[in-house]
Amino acid sequence: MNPLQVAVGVVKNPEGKILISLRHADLHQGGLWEFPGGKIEEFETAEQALARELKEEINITVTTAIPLITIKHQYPDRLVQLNVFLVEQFSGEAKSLEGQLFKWVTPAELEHYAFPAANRPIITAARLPHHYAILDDADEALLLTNLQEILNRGVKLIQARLKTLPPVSVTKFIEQAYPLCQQQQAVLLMNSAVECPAEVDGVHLTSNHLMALRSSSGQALTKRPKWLAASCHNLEQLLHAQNIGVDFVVLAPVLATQTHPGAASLGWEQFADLVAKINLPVYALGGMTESNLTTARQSGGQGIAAIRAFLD
Ligand SMILES: Nc1nc2c([nH]c(=O)n2[C@@H]2O[C@H](COP(=O)(O)OP(=O)(O)OP(=O)(O)O)[C@@H](O)[C@H]2O)c(=O)[nH]1
Ligand SMILES: [Mg+2]
Repeated sequence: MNPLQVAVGVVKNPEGKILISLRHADLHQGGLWEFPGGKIEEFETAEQALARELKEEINITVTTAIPLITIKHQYPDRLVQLNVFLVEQFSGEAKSLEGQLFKWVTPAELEHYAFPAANRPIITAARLPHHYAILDDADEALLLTNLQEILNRGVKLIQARLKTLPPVSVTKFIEQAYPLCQQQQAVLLMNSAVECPAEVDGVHLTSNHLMALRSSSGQALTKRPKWLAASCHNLEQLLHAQNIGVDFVVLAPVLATQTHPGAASLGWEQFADLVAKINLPVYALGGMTESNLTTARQSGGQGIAAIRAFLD
């Protein structure tokens, strides 16, 4: 059966707050909070439907809408495809035109509202930035300098991938690094291959560790970290990540990289095909520079992940 096609807007104002509205009790998934939007009519593109629905429902005129995430979800009574856009440029003042209650909330506050089941990955995508920096220990002496540089550039999501550092040095580094990240409201994840007793914001699973985990309630994952991410290279790993409740993934290698020059890369077409098959925010990794961000997002990705791009 073909899914019901829906256009949905994550409308963000200049203060970074997001508009949510309460679905009328008598509607499908009624009484829950939603992002404004509605069904795509015949002969309409998703962008046209989004512009029409936001005007009809909340009086907002869309200037620019960028794809955020696409969700396919089976409710007991219907299959929906939510084509979600991030709308940061718009005109007009939000007004309830259909009598529904609406609110502007911070991305972190989204957690406190009850949304339809399909919306979980939308909320994650709305909270996540478009850049994911991977801090590696190729040059141990530069670790703290590199972290400072990444933070100075405004990156808010960082993975410490300290695979060769001895455990005592990892602990010592994290004791310095984590407060710096917190000061800048940056989220710090630890690669699962790194032994580190220090508490950070979450874990980034290697693809091997990902595949070894059975489920988010399984024995292997007794205490779920605040953020759980994973590295994936193919559809099997992506689907497993989704099934065990990972928050977001990186998919690699999208382009040829300096570190693995001969390795086969996915290319943007395959990246887009794979992203379309899962309901998770996906960062493109492998040969990324800032100039690839637009393509990554147009291909359905959350953004770009890189080791070097934020240091050059
Ligand atoms: N607008 C919107 N719809 C969502 C969200 N999450 C979600 O599962 N849906 C589902 O998407 C479908 C279409 O949404 P809708 O009811 O807004 O459609 P519409 O504005 O065209 O409504 P209408 O039928 O009253 O004209 C519904 O089945 C709804 O449950 C969301 O965050 N926003
Ligand atoms: Mg609607």
